[in-house]
Amino acid sequence: MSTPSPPQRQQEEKQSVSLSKKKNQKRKRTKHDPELERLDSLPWNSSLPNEEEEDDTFSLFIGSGDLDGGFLSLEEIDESDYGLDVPGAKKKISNKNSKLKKQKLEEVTEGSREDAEAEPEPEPAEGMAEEKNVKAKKKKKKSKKKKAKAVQQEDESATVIDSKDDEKEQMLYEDEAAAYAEFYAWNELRLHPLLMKSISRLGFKEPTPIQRTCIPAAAHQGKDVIGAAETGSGKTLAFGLPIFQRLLEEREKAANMLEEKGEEAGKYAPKGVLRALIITPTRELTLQITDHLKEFAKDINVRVVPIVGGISAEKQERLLKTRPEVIVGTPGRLWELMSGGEKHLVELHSLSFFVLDEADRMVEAGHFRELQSIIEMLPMTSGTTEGQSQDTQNCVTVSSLSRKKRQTFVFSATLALSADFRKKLKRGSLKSKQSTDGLNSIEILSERAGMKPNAAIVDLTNASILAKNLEESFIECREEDKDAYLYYILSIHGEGRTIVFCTSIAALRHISSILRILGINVSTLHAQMQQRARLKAIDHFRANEHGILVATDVAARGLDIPGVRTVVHYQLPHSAEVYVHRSGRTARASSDGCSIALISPNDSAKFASLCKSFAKESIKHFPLESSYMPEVMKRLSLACQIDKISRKDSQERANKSWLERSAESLELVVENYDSEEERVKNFKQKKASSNHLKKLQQELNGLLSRPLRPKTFSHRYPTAAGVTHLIQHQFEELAKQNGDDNLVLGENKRRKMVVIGQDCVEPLQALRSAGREVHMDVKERVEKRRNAESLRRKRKEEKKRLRDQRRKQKKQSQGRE
Ligand SMILES: Nc1ncnc2c1ncn2[C@@H]1O[C@H](COP(=O)(O)OP(=O)(O)OP(=O)(O)O)[C@@H](O)[C@H]1O
Repeated sequence: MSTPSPPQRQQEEKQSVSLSKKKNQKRKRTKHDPELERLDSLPWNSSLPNEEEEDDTFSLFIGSGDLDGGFLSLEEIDESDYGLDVPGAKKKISNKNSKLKKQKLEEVTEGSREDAEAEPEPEPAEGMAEEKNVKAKKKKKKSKKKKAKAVQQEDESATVIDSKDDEKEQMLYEDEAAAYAEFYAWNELRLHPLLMKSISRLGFKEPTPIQRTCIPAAAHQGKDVIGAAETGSGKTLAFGLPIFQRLLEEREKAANMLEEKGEEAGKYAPKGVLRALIITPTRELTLQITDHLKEFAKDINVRVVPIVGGISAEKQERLLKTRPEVIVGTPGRLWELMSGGEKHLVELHSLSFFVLDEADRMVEAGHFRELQSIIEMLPMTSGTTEGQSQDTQNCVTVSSLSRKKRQTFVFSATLALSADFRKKLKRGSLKSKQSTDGLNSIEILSERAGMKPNAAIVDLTNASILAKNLEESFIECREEDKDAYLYYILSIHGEGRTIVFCTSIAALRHISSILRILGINVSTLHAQMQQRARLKAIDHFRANEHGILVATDVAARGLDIPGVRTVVHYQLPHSAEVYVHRSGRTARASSDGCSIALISPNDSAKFASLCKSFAKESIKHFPLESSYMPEVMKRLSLACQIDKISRKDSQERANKSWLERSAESLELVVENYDSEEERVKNFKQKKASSNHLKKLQQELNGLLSRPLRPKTFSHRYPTAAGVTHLIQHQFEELAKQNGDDNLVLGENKRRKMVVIGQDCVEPLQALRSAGREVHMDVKERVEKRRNAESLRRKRKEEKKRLRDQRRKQKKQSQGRE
């Protein structure tokens, strides 16, 4: 073995130190810089010089042929380039490093040992000079030995420290590896490491079935996709991840090509161009999808922006000025801006993704025309693109043949509800009959949007379309008793978040007013509300663990709020699709939930046919404890009376103020022509009404100050067992109202302490433990209803006949007289 010379050794030592320094730096960077420095330096370049037309013409890089089939496999991506903690790779690096270190250490120690061994033995001394020489030599030898010893000690301690470091590192990597192993299920989807990083940050252990099926087709085969899967099954990421994957891959290829050419990364980089346009039917859904995608975009430096009505024009302008790559929007506002020539939105030649979420809703009246207009603005995807233009930023001419096709994604939970479309989904063919109604219009729109015939069709809905973990149930009651049953559900089973759906805004106002009088704090959401109020209502609902949202069908689709345990259909929706989407606000992702439909005799046939559309033969009766109903009815009757009086008062006040306001604007004086007597009468009436209102309120407050209890229940045994959240809240309110003194037991006050023994189980639990299945025979129900109607008609006719007969007889007798 050759002995390294001292300078060589120093160099090696330096190398070893710099190696460990680098390692530390890298560790620091990984820890402190999640945005990944290197990625920041990568160019985002959509128009780079074409290899063939290098000099003057440029091809549009995005979606250009250069990147065609440019789906990088994971092998091509070096995770260490991103500073990513991909355990397998790190482990290798770490092993390599420790081996290298070990080898170096061995060399150094061996070298110093050899050095010491190679030292010549001192010759015998001759005279003083010789003695001096010997001394000097001895000194030299001693200091050499000392040095060697010090080096050896240093080396030894370095070895100890490094081996400790290695152990720690090893343990760290093993932990990381274990953590990553949790996300192993994503490996087959070959997603970009940066996307994997977001996935692990969000803790999504495995892809959902729709993601597992759609991502390979969309991201790796570049196919268009039509996707149908149950509500809450993760459809947003099923189209979102392929978009990000392609953007990242293209970015990477662009950087590599530039590197090969030795070009400056930012040389041809234009400002961002629009790459993906995602259209959804409601503002709330738009904002939610934006937030969801932004969570992923955080790590990859892609801008996602919402375009919805209700956002101020200035803010919208500001958002568009950032030239986002991904835009999520509602058709109305999008079209308004596009038809107004908004620059970023009309430069659609670079669009690589066109997505219709909740597609079946989008083709309904109200959206169809705007959507059609937007689609007409899209450039053709097949054939030549001659005459089409050119990137405004860098005068880039689109090379006619090299353009990569735009991908179209169409998603919904209820695409498969139409028998016609279901057949097509099953057949896997989309050849349409060219009609313009119903689901065929989705096909027409998709075709016009450039959907290719070889689109991947993914239908993961089961026969019932509804989410697997959803328990459905119903309560049969009279129309006028719906409020009472709703109050019963919310007060007896008021656990977890609940959404109450109505079809009309009038019904929504009625319910929310009654519930508020009954001391239940509800949020409301309907289409006539201002956007800010709508968002506030959702925030309020989201913030309260046991929140109640009363909403119209504007909240039926897409709203993703965790912890919604119950959906109540106060009124049945107009279609089976809406029923699915409403019910789908609960039992999302892997959680469960229940739906309760309040069914009046008038709803019965409709409900039966709904069940038929979901291939349901039986459905559970929601279990009710009838002993609570007398008290529920009493409270409700008081609340209804209070509501009636308050409405009348506020109506009068509104009318009066309107009259006064109008008179004031016309500079008129409103004279009161009422006589003194009338005025006194009015005054007395008002006073009586206000006294009555006060009395009702007092009575209701008295009832509300104690928890709801069954009629037969003894109130002799105070206990805290079974206290629901609502009761707890009532207690707290009561305590606040009466002050601490009330809690001190006194003869009077003890009567105010009430017995609580009601079920505090949430509706799903109650349903599972006691729900009775009822066979839903549609024919039988329709027949029943028909019979009842014909009986009523016959009775009416009989009555009319008798009346006519009597009238005739009367006339005859008058004539005779
Ligand atoms: N792989 C996953 N693992 C766990 N949770 C996920 C996964 N993918 C998505 N989610 C979560 O599941 C929830 C529902 O996702 P998403 O809103 O995309 O459902 P959806 O199918 O679009 O529902 P809807 O049809 O009602 O609009 C979201 O909160 C989302 O964060």
